Amino acid sequence: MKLLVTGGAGYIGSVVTALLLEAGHGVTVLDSLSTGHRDAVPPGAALVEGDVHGAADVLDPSFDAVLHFAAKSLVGESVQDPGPYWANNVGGTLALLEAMRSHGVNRLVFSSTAATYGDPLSEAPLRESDPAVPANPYGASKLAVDHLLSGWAQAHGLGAVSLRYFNVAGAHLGFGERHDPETHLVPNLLRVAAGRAPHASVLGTDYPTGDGTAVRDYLHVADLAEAHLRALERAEPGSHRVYNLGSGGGYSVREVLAAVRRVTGHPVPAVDGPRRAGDPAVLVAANALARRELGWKPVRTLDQTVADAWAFARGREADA
Ligand SMILES: NC(=O)c1ccc[n+]([C@@H]2O[C@H](COP(=O)([O-])OP(=O)(O)OC[C@H]3O[C@@H](n4cnc5c(N)ncnc54)[C@H](O)[C@@H]3O)[C@@H](O)[C@H]2O)c1
Ligand SMILES: O=c1ccn([C@@H]2O[C@H](COP(=O)(O)OP(=O)(O)O[C@H]3O[C@H](CO)[C@H](O)[C@H](O)[C@H]3O)[C@@H](O)[C@H]2O)c(=O)[nH]1
Repeated sequence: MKLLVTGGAGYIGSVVTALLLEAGHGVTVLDSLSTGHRDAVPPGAALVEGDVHGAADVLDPSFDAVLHFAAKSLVGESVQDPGPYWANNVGGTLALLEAMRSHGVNRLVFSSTAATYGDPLSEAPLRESDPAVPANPYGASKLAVDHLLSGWAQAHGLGAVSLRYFNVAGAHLGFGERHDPETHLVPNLLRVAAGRAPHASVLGTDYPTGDGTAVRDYLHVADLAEAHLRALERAEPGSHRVYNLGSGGGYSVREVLAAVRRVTGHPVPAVDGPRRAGDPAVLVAANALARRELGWKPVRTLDQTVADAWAFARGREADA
């Protein structure tokens, strides 16, 4: 297939692009490089440096489908300054959909998020049919796009799949996480193991969980990436499907810390701190729908996820 990947210079987009190329697809990346990196675009993909608002100039009728990763995705920043989240995530997607429509490109895979669910009332694994009540503008902007896609599929025959990622971590095919600032738990713990920070922070120790720290569903980026190939096949004109992508299991911050200590052999000193605003206690995916309808199965363990992120981080240190 001939594919457009928006956000292909970012963390997840670069891994998925590498996998798409490996599977024999042709990929053009459209990325503003606002949080991505030119050298994160896998060799073999063409890079167009630009904003998704300009997608009409990049697409043409020879494209078979679009994978849309480009977005602003920092929860805290979205609370402080919501405007760019609506402009970029919703406005940018609307411009992309208009461009696809005008060029007759009618298949889309979209990066949605567990943040669409907000702060769940129960600790049970979240199903796609559960109430979606976002707790911040980032999650609200992604939920708005999910609704936009449903209407667009019905009105204009788009075949769309929203993939609701839970906590993505790890590295694959030489591509991994390089955010600045980095807010995510696994790379932050690895910075300590690499000697680049004196200690880690445990953000909240009074959650109603087994050890008092927040529980998340960590999914290896390779497992996540694989689901995109299946979603591309599943995108049927006139329909919009939504799938959770998570491992189906939860780990507390302290359990992730233990995994990082195990994998790196570093003591990773950690300091207990207050909760981070807007963080739910527990977010774990029910992934039965993706298993059933996409034929997808996550197979990598938390330790493997941490080990692959660690190998990637060490490789970057060696290159620096
Ligand atoms: N990392 C996670 O755990 C996670 C979880 C749930 C959902 N997601 C979603 O997955 C997607 C990718 O996340 P990531 O962690 O790889 O983020 P990232 O910041 O590493 O990548 C996003 C990429 O999009 C580009 N971009 C942003 N706005 C753009 C625009 N208007 N036009 C063109 N390019 C633009 C950036 O330069 C960057 O390369 C995002 O949509 C995010 O909301 C990520
Ligand atoms: O240095 C850190 C960083 C994080 N945490 C904690 O670790 C957990 C995971 O935090 P991350 O920042 O790694 O991930 P989030 O769960 O906040 O966010 C992820 O999942 C969200 C869905 O809820 C969004 O999709 C978002 O884009 C994605 O990164 C949270 O309890 C957080 O408070 C720490 O204790 N110390």
